Amino acid sequence: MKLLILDRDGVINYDSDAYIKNLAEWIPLPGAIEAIARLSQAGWTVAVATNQSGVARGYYDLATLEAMHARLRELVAEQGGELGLIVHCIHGPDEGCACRKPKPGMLEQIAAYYDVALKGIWFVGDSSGDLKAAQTVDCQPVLVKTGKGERTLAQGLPAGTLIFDDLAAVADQLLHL
Ligand SMILES: O=P(O)(O)OC[C@@H](O)[C@H]1O[C@@H](OP(=O)(O)O)[C@@H](O)[C@@H](O)[C@@H]1O
Ligand SMILES: [Mg+2]
Ligand SMILES: [Zn+2]
Repeated sequence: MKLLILDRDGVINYDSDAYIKNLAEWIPLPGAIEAIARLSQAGWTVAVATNQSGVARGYYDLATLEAMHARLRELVAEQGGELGLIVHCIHGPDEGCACRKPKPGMLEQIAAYYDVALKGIWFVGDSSGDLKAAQTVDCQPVLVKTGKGERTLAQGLPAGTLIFDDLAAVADQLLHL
């Protein structure tokens, strides 16, 4: 199975240090929706693993988060694609959950859902927590320079991390364009 796992904020949509708190603030990055649709049409399953501590912090509620994800699915469908499983962690950093990146719990949830091994599966993120989560479960860490990617790059990366300008470039590579 061709499975690709994506972080959300800073990879699919613009991120903000003030969190993405409502549907109006959820704005796809250039080429990101098309990249997901292109991959989907080529037989890839594209899943999402996203930290959403803004819910625990009271910045937005689960219904708002789900509205963002409904919009994401709608936009991908409009481009002729289909988005796979979206897994989110709505906990705060001090709750000690198993799903908040850099813990790999969401990646493991996705692997269990699709009944696949994680080894070598590309996980595309913009933050060090994304790359650490990937490394922990032997996924291929992939950094994009959108969102917090340039900051993350400046901090140093796990060995073997692949680097791309954006999600469109990741799709081009996987589709050998
Ligand atoms: O990149 P993903 O995982 O899709 O989502 C990240 C968001 O949940 C937010 O995560 C926060 O980190 P803390 O959760 O406060 O440590 C901050 O980095 C925010 O800028 C960011 O919008
Ligand atoms: Mg991110
Ligand atoms: Zn969690």
